[in-house]
Amino acid sequence: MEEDPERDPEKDLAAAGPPLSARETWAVLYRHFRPHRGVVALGALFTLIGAATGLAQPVAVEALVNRLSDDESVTSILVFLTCLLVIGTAVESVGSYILERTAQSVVLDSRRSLIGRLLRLKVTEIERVQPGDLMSRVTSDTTLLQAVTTQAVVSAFSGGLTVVATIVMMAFMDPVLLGVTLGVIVLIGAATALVMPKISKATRQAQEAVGSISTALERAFGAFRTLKASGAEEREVVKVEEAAREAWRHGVRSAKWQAVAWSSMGFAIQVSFLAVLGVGGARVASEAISVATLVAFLMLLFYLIDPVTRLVDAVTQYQVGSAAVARIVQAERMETEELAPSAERVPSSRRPAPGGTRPASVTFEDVTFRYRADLPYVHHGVSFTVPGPGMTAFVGPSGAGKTTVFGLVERFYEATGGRVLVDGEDVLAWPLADLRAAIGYVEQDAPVLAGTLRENLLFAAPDATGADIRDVLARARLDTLVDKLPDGLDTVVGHRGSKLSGGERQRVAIARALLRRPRLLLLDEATSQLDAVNELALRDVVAEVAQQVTVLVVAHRLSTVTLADRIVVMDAGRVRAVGTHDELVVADPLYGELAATQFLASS
Ligand SMILES: Nc1ncnc2c1ncn2[C@@H]1O[C@H](COP(=O)(O)OP(=O)(O)OP(=O)(O)O)[C@@H](O)[C@H]1O
Repeated sequence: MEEDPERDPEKDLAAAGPPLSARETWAVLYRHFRPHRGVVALGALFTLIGAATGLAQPVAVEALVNRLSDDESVTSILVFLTCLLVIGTAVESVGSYILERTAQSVVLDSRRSLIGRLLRLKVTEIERVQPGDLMSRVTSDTTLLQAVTTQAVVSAFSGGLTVVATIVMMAFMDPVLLGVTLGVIVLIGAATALVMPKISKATRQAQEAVGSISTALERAFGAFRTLKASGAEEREVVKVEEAAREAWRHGVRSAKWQAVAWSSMGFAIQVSFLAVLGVGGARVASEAISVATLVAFLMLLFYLIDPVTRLVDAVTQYQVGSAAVARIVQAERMETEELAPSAERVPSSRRPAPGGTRPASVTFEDVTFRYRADLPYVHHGVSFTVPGPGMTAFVGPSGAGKTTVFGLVERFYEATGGRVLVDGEDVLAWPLADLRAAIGYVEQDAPVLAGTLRENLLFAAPDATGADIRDVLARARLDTLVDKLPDGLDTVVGHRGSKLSGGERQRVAIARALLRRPRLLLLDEATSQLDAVNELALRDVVAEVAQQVTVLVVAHRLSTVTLADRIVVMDAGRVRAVGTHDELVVADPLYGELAATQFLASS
């Protein structure tokens, strides 16, 4: 859990950890395959039975032709052939269905495990990567696992088995010709093996480019109105297209190397055909072997084409799969948070808040903090104590470190030095789920999620009752708005709540935080101006809540600070002064200036 201060968080995901060794890649692929090995074996068996019925058909046809020429009845053979055909097709399609279904299950398993980890990532981890690229690992890279963990295993197994059986038969016929055959195949096979890593590399680069497409699109959709207002459509289209072209380039390169691998193995068989013909001819001439042996040997060589093709297919699939595995493992290696399982199982709104319903206290003891080892300190020994209930406002110039206080209380980040205490206990000692269950957090830009108003309210307390919802709606002065809407609580609010006004979004965020029944409310006031009615409504809501709950507000408005029981003035990562508005206006010049300029300007 301890963060290594010397770690370089700038490193991007592609450089996270050493690249996978061939053994690790095997191990990961086997981990995905293992739970399904029984079903894959069944699928393989069905496929083999299907193929065997196919082989029986020529025998039946031969018998049919014989009977025809002898003027005998062919009805029974026709019925037998039809049955063979139907059974063969049915068994083969069931086998192929089982394998495809298992392939889908492999994708589902790897997606589930990735999704489970990604949504539990530490905030610091998500800040150093591109979410779009992470999304493409869940959606696109996982699909590349399907062939390698199912069809390729069957191909490798059945192909390998047939090759071994054919080679044994060849050894019995003529070891010299076998030596010639293997010599040619091994030579060309070794050359082919050299191109295999190129398939893996090109596939990985293609997948990285697919990640870049997602990243570029996510960036554009995340600020869609700004994109339009800035007239940046064309420029962004060019960027996304460039990523798409990059994916195409690498995809084509992978296809090229796959074609080389395939054709060179076909070439190897053809060359060994000629070599066997030459050497075999000489051996027939010297009477070392009979013509019949040479013909039979050439036929076996011909039969080798199919299993060798299957083996090459399995190896190329392995290269594609290993590229995907490398990217999936990178995402799996990112650090996640440990949420206590006991707390997770109990619905948050029904879970007794740790410490009951009494308001929480917050203490900072000489806290130092920097976001990354290569960045300057943001907190240089911050100390203050906030007993509950009541409202404490944090004020100070932009960048003073006010929002960072909230990040440390929520334990999105861990203090570099000193201690952050909630209820007298170090936040590092709190079970994380319990700590967060005790806190309601309203971010500065009041994020509202796509979906309905009801979904947004229930986001932090999924088991809240209708009465609970009505109560917080009234407290957040949202009840009249909801009554006006034709769909009421089921009104869809748009992407990031774009169909609501800024003030409504803030009140929805407050209502959501209150529904969680927090003992500590962290409210990062929006810097944007609100109209007088909205501002008063918000002020009253917060004042009411502060009667029972500890409320910490990063304040940008005079109306908020005048209401606060205590004001903490921060400047450049330090606490300058603590007091009430009236005290500080007289005692602290910075506060006096803020009150006269920033706050008054916003009031
Ligand atoms: N996630 C982050 N990674 C790196 N630096 C950050 C991060 N968040 C904030 N900072 C930096 O830390 C400093 C303090 O930021 P913070 O958000 O705490 O300031 P603030 O006092 O709340 O400012 P404002 O009133 O403008 O919201 C700023 O210089 C900011 O650039």
